[in-house]
Amino acid sequence: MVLTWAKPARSGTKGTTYSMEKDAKIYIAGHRGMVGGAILRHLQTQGYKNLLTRTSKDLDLRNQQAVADFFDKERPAYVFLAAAKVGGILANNTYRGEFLYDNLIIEANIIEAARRYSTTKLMFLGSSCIYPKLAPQPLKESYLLTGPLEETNEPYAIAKIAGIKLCEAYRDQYGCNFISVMPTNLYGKGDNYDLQKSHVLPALIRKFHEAKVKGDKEVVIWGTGTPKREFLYADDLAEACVFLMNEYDGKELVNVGTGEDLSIKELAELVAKVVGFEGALTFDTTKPDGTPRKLMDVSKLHALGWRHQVELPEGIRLSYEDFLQHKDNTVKATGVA
Ligand SMILES: NC(=O)C1=CN([C@@H]2O[C@H](COP(=O)(O)OP(=O)(O)OC[C@H]3O[C@@H](n4cnc5c(N)ncnc54)[C@H](OP(=O)(O)O)[C@@H]3O)[C@@H](O)[C@H]2O)C=CC1
Ligand SMILES: C[C@H]1O[C@H](OP(=O)(O)OP(=O)(O)OC[C@H]2O[C@@H](n3cnc4c(=O)[nH]c(N)nc43)[C@H](O)[C@@H]2O)[C@@H](O)[C@@H](O)C1=O
Repeated sequence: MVLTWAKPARSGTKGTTYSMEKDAKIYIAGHRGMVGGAILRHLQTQGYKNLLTRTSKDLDLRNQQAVADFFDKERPAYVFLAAAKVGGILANNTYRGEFLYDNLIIEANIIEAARRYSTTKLMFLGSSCIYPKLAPQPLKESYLLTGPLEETNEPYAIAKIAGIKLCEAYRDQYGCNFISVMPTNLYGKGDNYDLQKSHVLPALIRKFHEAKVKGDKEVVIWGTGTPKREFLYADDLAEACVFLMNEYDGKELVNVGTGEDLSIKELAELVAKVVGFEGALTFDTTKPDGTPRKLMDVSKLHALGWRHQVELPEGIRLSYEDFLQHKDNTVKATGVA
């Protein structure tokens, strides 16, 4: 396989950075998911020709031997690790064992196979929940492991921290160019609209849409509405991932977000406006709030040369359009009427 010397690295261990060749074999793990799907689409539009995908049915990434055999046969040069057990606050808190086990074993199997079968570069996707619950804001990359985690998603966060540390340790011990990026809360095309398992933004789109159609007078929002969250459109994240894969070779993780946040109440008002729901919002305070705030410090990402493009109102509009187009499939897939 040919490695091309690209532009001088802005950050890296060897003083150089590798750009992905347009015909290089690139494996997108989790390509049917919201993020993997967005990465696949972005790579296609950028002219990458040799894209490798497998569904979980064809390749269960929890199976170490199957993952090793796949890497042995296919020898991908680049890997985007976007396969994971993913969900909102309730799913994280309910399926604690699965969120820890599945995520640990998926990332360990892929990272080890990438090392063993000489993958040139791998990107691991973590999450902003790796930072301590009460860390100072905005969250700098250096705040990792400086305090206790938020309880509802501690198992998922521990698995994600293990993935980061595996990339770092493999870089130290074996010289692997494995990088980690930490996306903030995401939303966009192909999101999960199952009200028990989804994140807040797709849940609100669905709740407001269904209330509008049924003529309901109110919609119930979980928690107090006071926690603050930052949201990045998944297509923007995909662009950032491809950018960082081509430009960044550092050991330290990189935050990916917008650097702007709002309260859940403000978010609910915004989604209600886009969807056209005019009733009242009520707050179910028996449901958990989770972390009070997790605003990303994106100065490192901005210094590298990338900034988000899709602002929240526009992203919600695009997501609602996608929901309307696919809602019949979504209802079937999630089993929620
Ligand atoms: N959504 C968000 O708000 C955020 C997501 N992230 C991270 O981004 C990444 C992608 O998340 P997102 O796209 O939202 O998640 P999705 O749930 O939309 O997609 C996850 C994908 O992982 C695959 N997968 C899960 N388990 C297995 C398995 N055992 N074997 C093979 N494939 C498996 C699924 O494949 P299949 O469809 O074939 O079953 C699915 O397509 C994850 O690492 C997540 O932690 C980080 C921050 C926020
Ligand atoms: C990306 C990130 O996502 C998860 O963390 P989270 O940000 O807390 O997740 P969330 O989107 O589910 O909730 C955000 C806030 O919104 C409130 N909220 C209101 N009403 C609904 C509602 O209807 N559904 C949901 N899910 N939340 C609601 C909810 O109570 C909370 O205060 C991690 O577990 C982990 O997976 C992770 O890394």
